[in-house]
Amino acid sequence: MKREEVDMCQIQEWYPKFKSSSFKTQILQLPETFVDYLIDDTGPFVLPALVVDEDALPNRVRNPADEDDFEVSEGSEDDESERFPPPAFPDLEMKVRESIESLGGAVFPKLNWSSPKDAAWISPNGSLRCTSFSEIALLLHSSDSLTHDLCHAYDSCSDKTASRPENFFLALRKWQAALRPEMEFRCFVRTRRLVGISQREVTTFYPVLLERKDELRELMEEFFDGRVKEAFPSENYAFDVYVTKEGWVKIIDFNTWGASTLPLLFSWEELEAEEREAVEMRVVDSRCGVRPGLKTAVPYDYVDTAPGSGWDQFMRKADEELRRQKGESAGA
Ligand SMILES: Nc1ncnc2c1ncn2[C@@H]1O[C@H](COP(=O)(O)OP(=O)(O)OP(=O)(O)O)[C@@H](O)[C@H]1O
Repeated sequence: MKREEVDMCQIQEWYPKFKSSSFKTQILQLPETFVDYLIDDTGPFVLPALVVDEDALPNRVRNPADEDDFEVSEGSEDDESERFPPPAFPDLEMKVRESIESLGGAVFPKLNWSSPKDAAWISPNGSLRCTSFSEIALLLHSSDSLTHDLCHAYDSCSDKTASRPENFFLALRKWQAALRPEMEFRCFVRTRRLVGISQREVTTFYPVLLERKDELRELMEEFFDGRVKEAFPSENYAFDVYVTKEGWVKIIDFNTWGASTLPLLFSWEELEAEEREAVEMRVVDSRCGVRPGLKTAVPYDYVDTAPGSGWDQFMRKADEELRRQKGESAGA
């Protein structure tokens, strides 16, 4: 895969083109100091100090040194915060607050490619719904999924020259309270042709999908032909969509072909197989057909057992070790 193909899947790249067919989003460039804060895992975790005055005009910034809240009393539990004073990002904090407000008060945060989905458990509401800068900082800082964006985005590129993009962005997406998981799909595009569509949430059987399969496939094919095919610059990629009650198709995300993208109810071999006549749509078609754990952000290594996968390599090593131990005890 070329770096260019990975870059095209960054939200700050695709969103401006697909704005009218996606969830309303504001994109903020992150200062490098905040990127360093996200990457840094030395010392205890500290939330950023909030410096934007709650009650003041939007551009009033509080000086932490003037505030009682920031005073450190001697010999108290604040010893830690004396050694690790909370960082402050006043400009970013202010922009985040303004964006949240303009998006209706609640947002879904993500970086260039990924959301902190593995960290949802840490937030008070158990989801990625954020209403403040602190909640966003907590989720971003706690997420392992984001390590991919921050340090490994180009690992599968044949022309990798850097481990990270030049700039990182924070995308704040208007929170969608009523998304129905059965109406999310992943569409696979090979040489600019839509070759497969899979139910996104593969841990559940939804009878409605069996009933509406043909109608939904047609909706997504039409959307791809009219809206995506010519507009998205890659040849091979996957994109996730949501079908609304009214039958509108909304883009959630673009993903690379292969690498860290899950093929869900397909395998990459199947998707890469010879030319298909029609777009194949797969849904879980019975209670017995559900796939375990894919939605719970289990690393792909846990579910991919194909030859050469991490699991396969682990099993080989375990097997070798068992044989070695047996050999040793037989020889003893
Ligand atoms: N604006 C939103 N409001 C509420 N939920 C959302 C919103 N955007 C996305 N989601 C939910 O979060 C899930 C993950 O979103 P998204 O694909 O943007 O993140 P990601 O980290 O790139 O995930 P993946 O790697 O699995 O594609 C979506 O499938 C959807 O269920």
